[in-house]
Amino acid sequence: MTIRRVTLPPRGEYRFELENEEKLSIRLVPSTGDAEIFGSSLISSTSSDRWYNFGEEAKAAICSWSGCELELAGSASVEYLADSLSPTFGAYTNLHLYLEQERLKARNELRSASRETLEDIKDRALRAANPTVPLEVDSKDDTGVAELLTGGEKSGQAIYENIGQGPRVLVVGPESAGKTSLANLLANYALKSPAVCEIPHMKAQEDNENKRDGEAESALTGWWPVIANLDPSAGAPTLPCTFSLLPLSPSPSVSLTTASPAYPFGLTLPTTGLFTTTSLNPVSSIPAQTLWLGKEDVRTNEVHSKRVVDWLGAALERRLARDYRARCSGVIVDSMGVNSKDARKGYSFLKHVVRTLYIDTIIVLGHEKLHIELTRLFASATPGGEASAASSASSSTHKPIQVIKLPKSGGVVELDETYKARLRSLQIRNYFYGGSVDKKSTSAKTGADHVASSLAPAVVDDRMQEATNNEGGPTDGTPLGGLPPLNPLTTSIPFDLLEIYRVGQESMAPTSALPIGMGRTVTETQLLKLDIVNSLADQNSILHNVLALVEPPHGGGGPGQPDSQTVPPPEDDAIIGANVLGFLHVVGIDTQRKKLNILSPNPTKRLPSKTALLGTLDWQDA
Ligand SMILES: Nc1ncnc2c1ncn2[C@@H]1O[C@H](COP(=O)(O)OP(=O)(O)OP(=O)(O)O)[C@@H](O)[C@H]1O
Repeated sequence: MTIRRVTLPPRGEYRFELENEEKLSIRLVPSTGDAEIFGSSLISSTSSDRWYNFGEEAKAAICSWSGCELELAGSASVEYLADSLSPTFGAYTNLHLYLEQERLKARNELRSASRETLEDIKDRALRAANPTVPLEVDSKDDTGVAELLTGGEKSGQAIYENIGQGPRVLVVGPESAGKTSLANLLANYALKSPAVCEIPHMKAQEDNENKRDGEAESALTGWWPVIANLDPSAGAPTLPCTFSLLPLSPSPSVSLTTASPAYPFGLTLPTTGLFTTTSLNPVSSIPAQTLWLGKEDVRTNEVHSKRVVDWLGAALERRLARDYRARCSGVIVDSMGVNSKDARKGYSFLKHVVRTLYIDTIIVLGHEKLHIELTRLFASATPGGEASAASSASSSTHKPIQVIKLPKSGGVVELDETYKARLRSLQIRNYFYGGSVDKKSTSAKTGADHVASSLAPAVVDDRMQEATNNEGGPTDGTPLGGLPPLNPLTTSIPFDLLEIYRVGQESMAPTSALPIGMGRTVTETQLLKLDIVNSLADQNSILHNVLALVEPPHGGGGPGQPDSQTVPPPEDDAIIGANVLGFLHVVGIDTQRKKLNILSPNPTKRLPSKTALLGTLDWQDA
């Protein structure tokens, strides 16, 4: 294999775009300078040949602050050196420095707060941890459409306290503006910060409560930010059609690497299909929170999307009340590309996100008009809006929300619909099959084959750990990102084992067609239970679809009982806000034997839940 050399000048950027089947391996030549990919440093060592492998139509850029020599093996149909200064070296780094200051302020605030105050915040958060009544949403959204009207507190606001909160950044912009890449860069820069983020008087207790695998005993440098993904389109972490929280930790000094677009924030636990408690990647050793949206566009059923944001917000507040390092490190929110439909609705969804997640900094990427409109919209608003003023234990005051305009990088690639369809399919395939350099050689085992299989899940975990630590040589057959093939299983389950729900009715009349005073409130967030046993239409609607198995409210029905057999029965709203425990693919339907043929990524004897949600994520294993 021929190896080429590229010289990156100081503050230079080497960009590449891979097409289908193309593979590229990159190595930083030792002692020639520094290099990073979306903020994640390339490691070079004279003792080991450390190559970074890219494929699966990855598009990315390697930057160098001081200049460096790169060695490249493989081909890229598009590759070039940027001829103008990348915003990474100016605006994006300045933003990081601003966030760094905010994190230091938050950390110092936590350090000077009394233990009692912090305990009080945590106690109240834990008391509000399991809301049994549907959470309150505004009676009217900004378009005048009535939303869910129920009693009770909006959970995020009940838990939120201003003390020691690090920056909460929302990245917005049109499609293909580089939002995910910027979120990645900000997270990687936070992870490799030289700051120590311990809160000494809470440390002993934290260590007991938040024991993380592989965490060293001594004080670590680096922040512990949380990435919140609110972009359910192709390329979303976990799978498309989801919202998620990815809590990151800097130990032991690793970063989010992006070998494939299937893993936009590196290899994190849920993207692998291995739902175990063991750590797969030290960056995200804490299980993520994933909520099922069931659609790739938040606008399809905005009332439902907002509701899922509420649940995500509540989960975020609970985590940040418990985890002080994450609390002062802040949150980076990646969002869906805005378009003219959002402008017509007065950015109703964005407003909801800003208020629910207590966003204090909005970054507008490459869109002047959006910047002006959002500045106007959030002029003098404070995080959480008026409700934050009521937050009782808070001693500090809120700053107004900052709306900051940043340039789009010239390297960002416009991704078309066919690319996105391939990416969606790749993500689903990788979820079930794991990473594999040779897709054709991997196929699911049947239940019978599996008895003979020697690769138990624990072994897969060890291989994963080993592989993520070492990328191997140039295109040497090492799976991208180090994710080994999983051990998927095709099996059959009775028609009535799962309770499968769909959110909202299939065809909803426009609000204008409804009688005056009647909103679509009930139908848009109502769950409809499918009748797989009797309805051919319902059977067809799940065929080739991916189902999300969610944590059953009230613990589920237990062995032999449906999950809805609890006292009290689960509310629709609690199922909508339940954490996803895993995904299944409905491969076929056997009407004679009344069985569903399902594909799961793991040879588990029992499904993690019998409560399933259906969306629009369909796939056929070609
Ligand atoms: N400087 C760069 N050089 C080369 N490729 C880049 C650069 N910045 C981003 N890209 C690539 O451009 C593509 C689009 O970027 P990204 O996903 O960050 O945009 P986005 O705004 O999040 O898109 P979407 O609206 O679809 O979510 C990605 O494949 C990304 O890896």
